[in-house]
Amino acid sequence: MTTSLPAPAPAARPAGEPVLRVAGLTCAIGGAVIVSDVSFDVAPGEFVAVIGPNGAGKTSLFNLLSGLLSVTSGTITLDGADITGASPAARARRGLGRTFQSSSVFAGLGVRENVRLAAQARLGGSLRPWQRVRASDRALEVAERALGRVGLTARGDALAGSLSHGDKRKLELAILLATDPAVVLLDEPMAGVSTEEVAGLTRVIADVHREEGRTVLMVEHHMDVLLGLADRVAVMHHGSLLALDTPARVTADPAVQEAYLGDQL
Ligand SMILES: Nc1ncnc2c1ncn2[C@@H]1O[C@H](COP(=O)(O)OP(=O)(O)OP(=O)(O)O)[C@@H](O)[C@H]1O
Repeated sequence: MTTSLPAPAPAARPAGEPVLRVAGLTCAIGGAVIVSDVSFDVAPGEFVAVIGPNGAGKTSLFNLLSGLLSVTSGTITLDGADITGASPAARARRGLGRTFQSSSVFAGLGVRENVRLAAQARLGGSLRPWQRVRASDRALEVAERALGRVGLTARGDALAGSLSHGDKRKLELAILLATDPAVVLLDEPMAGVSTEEVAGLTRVIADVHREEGRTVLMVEHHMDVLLGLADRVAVMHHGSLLALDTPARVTADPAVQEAYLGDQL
C-alpha cells in the first residue's frame, strides 16, 4: 500500500530559481552579532553541508532559517516566498522541516505512534471533524512509509525510548519525513550515534536526498560523512560565511584551514 501526502501548492518559484535564498542575513542579540551578513542560494535537490568551528553560528543560522530566532536584518526566501517574518509553523507548512541537536522524540510512545502523530498533525490540522477519520487512516499509511524509508518498520511497536541512539536519530528523520518537507535542515544527526551506526544513518540520509529529491542542509561534525554527501560545503566562522564551494575546493582553501587552526577537516 503506498500513499503520498497532498501535493504542495504550486511553487511561486520560476524554473531555475533557488529553492532557498538567504540575503544579508544578520542576527544580533544583546549587542553580540551571532550571524553576520550571510548570503547564499540553494538549488532544488542540492545537498549543502554547513561546517565551522564550535560557536561559529551554524545552529544559529538554522534557528534563523526555521524561525526560532528573529532576524535583525536580511531576508529568507523559500520557494519564491519571503518567509523572513513567518512563524516556525508557517515555515513548516511551506515545506521547511528540521531536526534538532537534542532528541525531539516522545520516549513513552511507540515508534510508529511518534511518526503517526507527526503525519496526523500535517494532514489533519486544518480538517473538519468528519474528515479526520480518513486523515487518521492516511496518517498511518504515511507513517509506515516514512518508517520504511529509514529502515525502522520492524521496530514500529517498540517504545521510542528503548531505541539505540542511532535508531532514535532515524526515528527523528521519519518524523520529519512524515511532514513531507521539500527542504530539510538536519542539525548534527550523528550526535551521540555509535561508530557502527554512522554508516547506516549516512545511507538513510543519502537516500532521502537522492531518491526522494529533497533539498538538504546539514550541520555535522563528522567531516568524512559530510564531505561524502555534500554537493557544496558552507563554512561558517565568527558568524560569517567564510566559504561556499565544492568539498574539494573548500578543504583545500587556506582560509578554511586557518579557521580550524590546524584541526583536521
Ligand atoms: N539565543 C542566544 N543568545 C545569545 N547568544 C547566542 C544565542 N544563540 C547562540 N548564541 C551565541 O552565538 C554563537 C554561535 O552559537 P551557535 O550555537 O550558533 O554555534 P555553532 O556553530 O552551532 O556551535 P557548535 O558547533 O558548538 O554547536 C555562540 O557564541 C553562542 O554563544
